[in-house]
Amino acid sequence: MSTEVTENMIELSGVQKRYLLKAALTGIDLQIKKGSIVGLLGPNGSGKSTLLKILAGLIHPTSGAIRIAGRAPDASHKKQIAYLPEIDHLYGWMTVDETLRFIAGFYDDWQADKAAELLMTMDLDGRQKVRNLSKGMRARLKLIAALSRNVPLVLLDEPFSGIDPSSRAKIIRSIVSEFQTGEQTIILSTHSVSESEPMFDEVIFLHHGSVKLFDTADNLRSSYGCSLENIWEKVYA
Ligand SMILES: Nc1ncnc2c1ncn2[C@@H]1O[C@H](COP(=O)(O)OP(=O)(O)OP(=O)(O)O)[C@@H](O)[C@H]1O
Repeated sequence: MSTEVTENMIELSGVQKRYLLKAALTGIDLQIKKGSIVGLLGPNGSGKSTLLKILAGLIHPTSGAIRIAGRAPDASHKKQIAYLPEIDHLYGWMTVDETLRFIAGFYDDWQADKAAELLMTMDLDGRQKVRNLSKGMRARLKLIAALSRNVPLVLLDEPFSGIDPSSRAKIIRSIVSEFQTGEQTIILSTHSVSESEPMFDEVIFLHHGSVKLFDTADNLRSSYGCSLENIWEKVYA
C-alpha cells in the first residue's frame, strides 16, 4: 500500500460529514501511526461508525482531506482495508464454512489457515447454518472474516456487540495475538471500554462529531491518573 515513505497510516484534516441536516462529523483532524491498535470511543451518535465508513471508502466526507498510507484514497485502497460493519450481511442459508469460503472468493489476500485457526479460537462449528447462530456467534463469524485477511488496515465497528463479557476477553486476546505488529493498523470502535483497554496503543474519544481527546493510552492514563473507563466517565459526565 505504501508508495511513499510515511510513518502515518491515516491523516485526516478538517474532515466533516453531514447527512442532510445532521452534522455527524464536525471537523476531524487526526494522525494515526502505522502499527498501532487504536480504540475509537464515544457515546451513541458521536460519529464512530461514520468515521469508520469514511476510512473504509464506503461514504465520502462532505469536506476535508484524507490520506491513507500517504495517498489520497482511491479504488485500490479498498482492497487493502478489512472492514467489519456494525450490521452484518451474512446469508442465513449458508453454513459457517460456506460463508468463509464465499468471502474468501472476493479477496486475494485471504489466509485460509488463519481462518481455520480463528474458527477454533472462536469456538464456532463450521457445519452450522448461519441462521441458527446466536447474535454473539454471528459477531464472531464477522470477526473471523475481517481478521483472516492480510491487509495493512483493519477497521472494526463494534466487533464485540452481542458477545458475552467472558468470551470478549478471550476474543480480545486472539485479536492481539493475530495482530501483525509493525505491519498492521487496527481501528476498533467499542462500548466495551474496560475489557478492550489492555489492547489499545492509542485512543480517540469522540464527542458530537469531533475529537475530544486523542493520545496514547499510557499518556491518557498517566495524565488523568485513572483507567480509560474512568476517563470515559470524566469526559462524558
Ligand atoms: N445515514 C444516515 N442518515 C442520517 N443521519 C445519520 C446517518 N448515519 C448516521 N447518522 C447520524 O449521524 C450521527 C453519528 O452517527 P454514527 O452512527 O456515526 O454514530 P456512532 O458513534 O457510531 O453511534 P453508535 O455508538 O450508536 O453506533 C448520529 O446523529 C446519527 O443519527
